[in-house]
Formats: sequence, structure tokens, C-alpha cells
Amino acid sequence: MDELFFGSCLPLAALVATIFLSLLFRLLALDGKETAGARLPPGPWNLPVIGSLHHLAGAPPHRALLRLARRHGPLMLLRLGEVPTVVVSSPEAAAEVMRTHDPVFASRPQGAMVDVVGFGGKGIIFAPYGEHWRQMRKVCVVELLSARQVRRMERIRQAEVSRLVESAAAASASPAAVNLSQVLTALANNVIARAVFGGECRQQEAYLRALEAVATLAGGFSLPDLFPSSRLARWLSCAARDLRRSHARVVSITAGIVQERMEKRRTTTPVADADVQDEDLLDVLLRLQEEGSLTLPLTTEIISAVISDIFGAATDTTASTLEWVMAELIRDPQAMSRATCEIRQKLGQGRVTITNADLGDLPYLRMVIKETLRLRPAAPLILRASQENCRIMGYDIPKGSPVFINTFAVARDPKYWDKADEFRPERFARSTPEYKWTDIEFIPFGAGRRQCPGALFATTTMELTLANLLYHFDWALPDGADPKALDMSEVFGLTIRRRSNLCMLPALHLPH
Ligand code: HEM
Repeated sequence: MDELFFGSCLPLAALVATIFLSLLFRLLALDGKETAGARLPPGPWNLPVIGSLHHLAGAPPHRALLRLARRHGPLMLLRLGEVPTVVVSSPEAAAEVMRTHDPVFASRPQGAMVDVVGFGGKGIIFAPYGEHWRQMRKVCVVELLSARQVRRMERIRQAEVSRLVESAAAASASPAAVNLSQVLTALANNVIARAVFGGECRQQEAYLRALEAVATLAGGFSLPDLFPSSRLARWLSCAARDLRRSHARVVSITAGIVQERMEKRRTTTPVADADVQDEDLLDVLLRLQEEGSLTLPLTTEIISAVISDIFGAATDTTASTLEWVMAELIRDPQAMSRATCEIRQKLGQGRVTITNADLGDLPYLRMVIKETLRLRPAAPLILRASQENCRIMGYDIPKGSPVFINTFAVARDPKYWDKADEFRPERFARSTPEYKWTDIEFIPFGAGRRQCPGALFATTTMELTLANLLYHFDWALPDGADPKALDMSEVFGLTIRRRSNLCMLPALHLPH
């Protein structure tokens, strides 16, 4: 169990020993009382104090939980520290949680770290299911991330992808490899930053750095979340302190950006229709605030929280998926060749600019993205919490239980997926070329009321980027390295990233 897991600055053994006595009696007392008479899901054996945590050692949590599910079943109860946590690992169990009982599980777990990252529920991702969440969800779906808004962002995507193509073209003239991990992260950051702030935000770099610090600290399980009743755990945890500090920086930078924009809006001529067309997402939120048309007032604090949530949800997920796509393709020359031929044949020779409108009929490219999302879901553990007592698959789930939906396990269920561990984009040939994301065995964007509202935004960016990378370049690993030996290990954080940077050599494709 590594530091990332606990986000703490003291070794695990010392911490566990220190808090052991203060928790042991309370835990033993609770175990019997709260679950009397209930038929709880099965799970692995527990140790005092740390509960089931030792079962998660040695592998990223989504993989360790899949291993446990194969032994204990699709609905498990684990005790993570002192928190009884339900883990869902099959399409059937996911359907019960995210469809049949969706409203019961439409909240996210609360906790010391989540409260900080989630702006105390004022944003959208960690907002409890209720009026505020409903309103912000509507604002996201109708105003910020609608199909119309995604189309309007075309210019931004184009500009950022062109920048990426230019830098890869420059690299192709030298022996240097392109660090795809870096450039794809920059691309995802810039697309979302320009969508939210427009083109002229001075603090963008500082903001992204502060957000990255928060994401690093918030990834994994932290002592305060594992031992919520222990003041000692809170006191000992550096992660919580560091997180609060980094988060305060995000809040202060966002407040500065919002304040500056409010000033600018006050001093410029009122909105005409043409201006509305040019609004970035911050403008949209400030316009809604000025109009005062929402049921609950849209405070500046809420605007800051929603903006940070969109950044947090959009950047690493998109970048890491693109990285994995390129890594999977380089390891599978047949798939790489098929995807590349498809796009080159479809677009013909000599195209400088490729737009999303050009990508209407590229079924294989979409299959590649879908298969990558299945094998490498950016957010493999979806967090929910039960709002009332509920029965799932014949087991009792007590009110307030955190629930992890392991989308990674769901997308590897052998009942639904043949040779589930292999990268085989063709398996998606059976479905429509549209992204419907309705099959419960394939839920990289979640399902139900809390399903990702940014799926269209993400897939549009990923398709355009990938199409450009494959149309303009042939790719290889540096120094003639064997693609099969490429390091594919993962780091578990807020998203699943590659442990090592993905560096590849682009060769500019010159049509014959
Ligand atoms: C490959 C890219 C992405 C993946 C894999 C992904 C995945 C997810 C998942 C699994 C959830 C939780 C869903 C649930 O509870 O059922 C989620 C929530 C969310 N995502 Fe995404 N996402 C991606 C990109 C984006 C983008 C680009 C945006 C915005 C521009 C976005 C905005 C959000 C928001 C606001 C939520 C919270 C929704 C709520 O709680 O009501 N995501 N995403």
C-alpha cells in the first residue's frame, strides 16, 4: 500500500499503530449494532482497524477490487478503514444501482477530503442529490455542455489540434520523440480553458497548476476519509492540510478571474445577440447570474465551484484516454493500420485542416475510442452513496453506505465480453456508430441521473485529435523499441494515468 493510496506523510504502520487503540473499541461496538438483522453483501475477511484495506495492496484499487469480486461476487461489502463500502462489479448489479434504484444512489459519498475538493457540495460533481444539484445539472446540460455549445466550441478545438499537429510536424523533422503524455494533457487543458475562460485569461497557467496540485492530493484514499470519526487521523494527515491549502489557492485564483470578468462585463456595452454567440462558459454563467432567472441564486462561489468541477472532470479524463488510445494502437499494428487507412481514405490526400464535420463516417475510429474506454476507463470507480435503506440483488444496503461502481470490472465481465482483457475494437461493430452509451455493460461515462454530461464534449475532442494524429503522421516507438514491451502500467489517482510518459516518433505522412 503506497503513499498515493493514503496521501499521508507518515508511514502507514506508524499511523495505524497510533490510531489503533483509539478506534478499536468503537469499531468492534459498531460492527454488531448497525447491521443487526440485515442481510449484508458478502466480502473478504477484515482486520481490526484497517478492515479490508490489506486486500487492496499490490495493485491499483480497480484491479484489486476486480480480483476480489471474482472471489466474493458482483456485490461486495468491504470495510475501508472504518467505512463499510459497497462495491458493484457486474452489469446486473450496476443496472440495479444505476437504473432500478437510481434516485436512491444519486448522491456521492461525503467526507473530509471530498468536502474540500467538492467545494462543500456547491459545485456539481459532489453536490448532494437535491435542488441545488438539479439546478446545476440543468445549467450544465442545457447551457454549458449542450450539443449546440459543443458545436460552438469547434473553432477552439480546431485551433488547439492544429497547434498539436504543427508541433508534431516540427518534431518529425528532428530525431526527437514527441512526449504525447505532455502534449495531449496540454491540448485537453487548453481546449477546456479556452472554452471556459475564452482566449485571454492571464491566470490560466497558475490556475491549471493549482488544480493539478489538488488532483494529485485528492487521488486515492486518505486517512481522514478512511477514519472519519478519528480526530487523530485528521490531525496526522498532511494530505488533508495540503489539500486545503492547494484548494484555497484554486478558490482564490478562480475568484480573481471571475471578479475580473465581472468588472469587464460591467464596463462594456450590454449584450447583443452577436455577443451571446461568442460567449465562453464563464460568460454564460455570469449572464445567468445577472438575469436572476434561476430558482436558487447563482452566487459567485457557486460559479467558481462549477468552473473548477468542469476543469477537474474534463482535462485528465480526456488526456489520459487519448494517451491510452495511442498506446493501444502502437501495440496493435493491425488496428493502427486500419484506423489510419480509414481516415486517409475517407478524407483523401492533401488535407491541411480536418473538422469534426469531416468525421461523420469513421466507424473504426469510434470503435477504437470505445474499446479504449472499455479497457482503460478514465474513471474506473464511480462514487455514489445510498440515501436510504435499499435491497440490491437480495442484499440489504444500509442508508448512507458509500458505493463504488467498478466500471472496469463491469466492462470485463466474461458473460458480456469475449476475451475481455484484449484490445479488440471490432467487438463494437455490432453497435451503432453513434455514441449512445446506453448499454449497462459499457459505462465509462456512468449511467442514470448522474451520468457524465460532458460525454459529447469529450468524444468530439478525442475524435478530432485522433483523426489528425493518424491522418498526418505514421507513428513508431523511439529506438526501434518493441511495441509489445511498452510499459502499460497505471497510476491510480482521480483518473487512471499511465505510469510512464508515452513518447513516440511521428513521421509526416506524405501522400504518394
Ligand atoms: C473521456 C472523458 C470523460 C470520462 C471517461 C468521464 C467520465 C465520467 C464519469 C464516470 C462520471 C460519473 C458518472 C456517474 O456518476 O454515473 C462523470 C461525471 C461528470 N463529468 Fe465526465 N467524463 C469525461 C469527460 C468529461 C468532460 C469533457 C466534461 C465537461 C466538459 C465532464 C463533466 C462531468 C461532470 C460535470 C460530471 C458530474 C455529473 C454529476 O454529478 O451530475 N466530463 N464523468
